[in-house]
Amino acid sequence: MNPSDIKAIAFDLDGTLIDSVPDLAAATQATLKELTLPLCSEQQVRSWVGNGARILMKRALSWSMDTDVSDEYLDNAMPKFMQHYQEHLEKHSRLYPDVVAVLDVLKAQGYPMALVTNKPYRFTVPLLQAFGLDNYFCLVLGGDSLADMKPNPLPLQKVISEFGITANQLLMVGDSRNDILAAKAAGAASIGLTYGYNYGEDIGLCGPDAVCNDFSEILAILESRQAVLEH
Ligand SMILES: O=C(O)COP(=O)(O)O
Ligand SMILES: [Mg+2]
Repeated sequence: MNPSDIKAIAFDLDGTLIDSVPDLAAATQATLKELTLPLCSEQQVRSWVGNGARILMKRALSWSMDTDVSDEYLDNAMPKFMQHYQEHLEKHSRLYPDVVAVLDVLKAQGYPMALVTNKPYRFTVPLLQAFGLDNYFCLVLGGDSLADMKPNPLPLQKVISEFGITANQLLMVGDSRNDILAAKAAGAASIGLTYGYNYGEDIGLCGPDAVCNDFSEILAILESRQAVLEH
C-alpha cells in the first residue's frame, strides 16, 4: 500500500468499530434456548462471527464451523434469531476506544468513508445510530445489500464505483480475514486490526498491508500520506 494513493476508506463494523459479540451471543443463546438446544458460550460465538447472521446460526446449531445444517432446520431458527437480536442489538455492545475521535479526524481530512459489514442491513443502520456513528458514512452496505458479501469483492467494488475512485485508492479497515481477502480480491489496500474476532486467528496471517493493535494507529499510517501531500 502506498498511503499517498488512499482517497477513501471502507470500515468493517463488528469487531472493528463495535464489540457486538455480547449481544450476538445473547441472541444466539436465546434462540438455542427457545429451540431447547444446548447453550453455547460467548467465547464460542466470538469465534463463529464473521460471515453474517445465517452462517452464525448454522454454526450455533451445529456447534461447529463447517458442519452442514439442513435448510429447513436453519429456516426455522432464523426468524427466532432475528427477533432476539432485534431485541438485544445495542444492550451490551460497546464502541472500541478512539473510534469516534479517529473518524472525526478522517472526516475532517476529507476522506469519503463507507461502512461495509456482513451484518444484515436492517440491524446495521440502527446500530450505527445507537452509537452516534450514522453521520460518518456516505455509503452503508450490509451483508444482504448485494448478491454476495465479504470475502467476495462485490461490496468493495460497489464502494469503488460509487466513490468514483480506482481500486488502489480504497483502504479497507477490518478485523477479519474476510475484510482482508475482499480487499485483495478488489485490488484495494487493507489494514487488519488485532483486537477483533477473526475466528481466534492472527489477522497478520492473511497478509493485510498493515496490522494495527488499536484504532488510532490508522491515523499514523495515513499521516505519511498527509506529509507527502504537503510536500
Ligand atoms: O456479522 C458478521 O458476521 C460480521 O460483521 P462484520 O462484517 O461487520 O464484521
Ligand atoms: Mg468484523
